[in-house]
Amino acid sequence: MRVLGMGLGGLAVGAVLWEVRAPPIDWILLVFVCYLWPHLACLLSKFSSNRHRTELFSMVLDTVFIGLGLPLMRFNLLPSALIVTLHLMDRIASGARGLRLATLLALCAGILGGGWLGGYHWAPESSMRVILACLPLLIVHTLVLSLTSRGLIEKTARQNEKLHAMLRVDALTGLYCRPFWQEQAAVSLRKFFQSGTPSCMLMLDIDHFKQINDTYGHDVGDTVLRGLAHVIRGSIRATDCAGRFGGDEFIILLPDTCLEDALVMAERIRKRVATLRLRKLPDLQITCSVGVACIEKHHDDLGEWMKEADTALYQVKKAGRDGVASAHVPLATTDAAES
Ligand SMILES: Nc1nc2c(ncn2[C@@H]2O[C@H](COP(=O)(O)OP(=O)(O)OP(=O)(O)O)[C@@H](O)[C@H]2O)c(=O)[nH]1
Repeated sequence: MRVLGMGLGGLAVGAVLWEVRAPPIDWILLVFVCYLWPHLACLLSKFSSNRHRTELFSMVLDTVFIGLGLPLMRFNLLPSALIVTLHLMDRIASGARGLRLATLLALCAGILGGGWLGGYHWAPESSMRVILACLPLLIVHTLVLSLTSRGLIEKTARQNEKLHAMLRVDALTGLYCRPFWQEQAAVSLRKFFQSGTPSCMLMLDIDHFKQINDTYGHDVGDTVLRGLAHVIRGSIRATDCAGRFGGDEFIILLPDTCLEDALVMAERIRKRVATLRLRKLPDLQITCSVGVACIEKHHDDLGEWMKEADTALYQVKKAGRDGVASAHVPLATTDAAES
């Protein structure tokens, strides 16, 4: 941006210097500031041990050079106003902190230096030649700034999306986290009270998970959690929403599903979990308990609905685990119940 801005600015300044028949020293200054300094600043920054400080120094020097050019151009109105405005825009956009006062002081120092070099003359009128020489800077700078802003906006949007996805998903299992799951469940609850559409939830807990952790270590425990999430993902429909509520507790929302179908789904998951085997520990038997609850009119809120699923889960745990139950169908079709 410095190479481009200074380079195009040089055209505008050069047009004024040509018209005022500036002495050679002014032209030498113009070539140094507009066509050598930007590359020098790049090199300084590249080989600096503290790039941030070097860049701040170069930014202040940029401003001094701009101030220097104003008296040399006899304060020609269009290029002076354009160059100072675009320079300040760049400063603001760079977001560099603590540069406001330094920029002001550097600009004043530059104007004093320019006056000392060539004296102060006042000739603000801009000829057509000067106006034309200002156009490339005006057009290119504005377009480049717009493109840069668009790039930044797109990058921020992508990062926000990633952040939202990360906040929604449990890092270990890839299932949804509690807040997102609760949002989806609240939608199902509203639908039930608006149109009577039934929905169910399955609350699922691994049996004796603490023992698995204590016996084989947390890494094996994590593998079991991932395995269970895999089974759940492979068992539910695209419209269902499976989440991990922390620890070894999973919860699955089944929208537009009646209790009968939910019990079948719960039983299918329970059976698949029972066949889950870890490659390193093929003898490790993993089982889970599932509590099922359908939304009912007496559920005032999500908490009430979840409480019912939790109570059903507790029943299964109390009855010996590895089973499925709901408030209306205690210990339905489990192997334990069948035997
Ligand atoms: N490996 C692993 N363990 C976890 C994680 N989060 C919680 N735990 C452990 O999960 C265990 C939860 O055990 P509980 O649900 O309280 O009890 P349980 O042994 O499953 O017993 P029941 O549920 O009654 O069958 C605790 O030992 C926690 O330390 C995790 O992210 N990874």
